[in-house]
Amino acid sequence: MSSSGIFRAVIIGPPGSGKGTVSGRISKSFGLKHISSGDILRANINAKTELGLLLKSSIDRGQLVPDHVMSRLILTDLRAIEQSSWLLDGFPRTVTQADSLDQVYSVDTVINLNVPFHTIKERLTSRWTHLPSGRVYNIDFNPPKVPGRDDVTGEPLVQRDDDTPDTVTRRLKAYETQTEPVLEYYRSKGVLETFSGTETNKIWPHVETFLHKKLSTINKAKMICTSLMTK
Ligand SMILES: Nc1nc2c(ncn2[C@@H]2O[C@H](COP(=O)(O)OP(=O)(O)O)[C@@H](O)[C@H]2O)c(=O)[nH]1
Ligand SMILES: Nc1ncnc2c1ncn2[C@@H]1O[C@H](COP(=O)(O)OP(=O)(O)O)[C@@H](O)[C@H]1O
Repeated sequence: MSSSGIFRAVIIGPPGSGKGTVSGRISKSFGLKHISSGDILRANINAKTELGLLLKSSIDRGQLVPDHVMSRLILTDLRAIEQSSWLLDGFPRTVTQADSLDQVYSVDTVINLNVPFHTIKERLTSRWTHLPSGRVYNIDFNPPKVPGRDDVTGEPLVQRDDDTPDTVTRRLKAYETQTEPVLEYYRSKGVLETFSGTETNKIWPHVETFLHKKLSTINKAKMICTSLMTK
């Protein structure tokens, strides 16, 4: 944990485990800046940037974007918010990405959402997304106030091209082979906190309590540092 009081967290879990949903609650309750790798990629696809056009077909097939592309994209964004506390969602997804992050920043906490695969499959086919903000809805769990429209802007919601049953199966496989080793990476550093369950509303209070404790420790450290420096 840094003496500057900056808090750096990662949220990790299989596709559909609720990372976006929980990240929204964390940034609202604790003010961490939310950086979502998937939102950044979809913004590029939507804006038809060179990168977006290049990556769309492999993302739609459920394949991971190459490590060097992803690391450069995220580390550039992090440099722009160096003085803020942040929460990374969807990155790192491989041990190579975790290593490239570790070379620049040390992560204080990794929140691991451990949700069974059979729970996830049902969720993703009924996920609706507001692309500009990354806000997510679900027909059963958190439907929008007006069907097909974002609650905040009233803009249209879309279903992601990679949320089809076949692609979800491929993404879960990619998670098992490429991302699960990242859990071990952070466990061995002593920063992994696992939250297990099948419902976000039951998992969330545990995440909230954990972060309250963690952040109050950081704030105390910051106060001690400040008072030492002013002596
Ligand atoms: N039924 C149900 N759906 C949920 C729950 N938590 C999140 N969702 C929905 O499941 C989908 C995947 O959640 P999301 O936060 O996007 O997961 P991510 O892929 O890990 O970022 C979205 O449509 C959410 O609205 C839950 O506890 N129950
Ligand atoms: N860190 C990453 N490394 C490689 N590919 C990524 C990364 N983050 C996102 N992607 C690509 O974007 C897709 C969507 O990611 P994301 O929005 O995080 O969705 P989910 O958590 O639902 O799988 C992934 O399936 C993958 O193709």
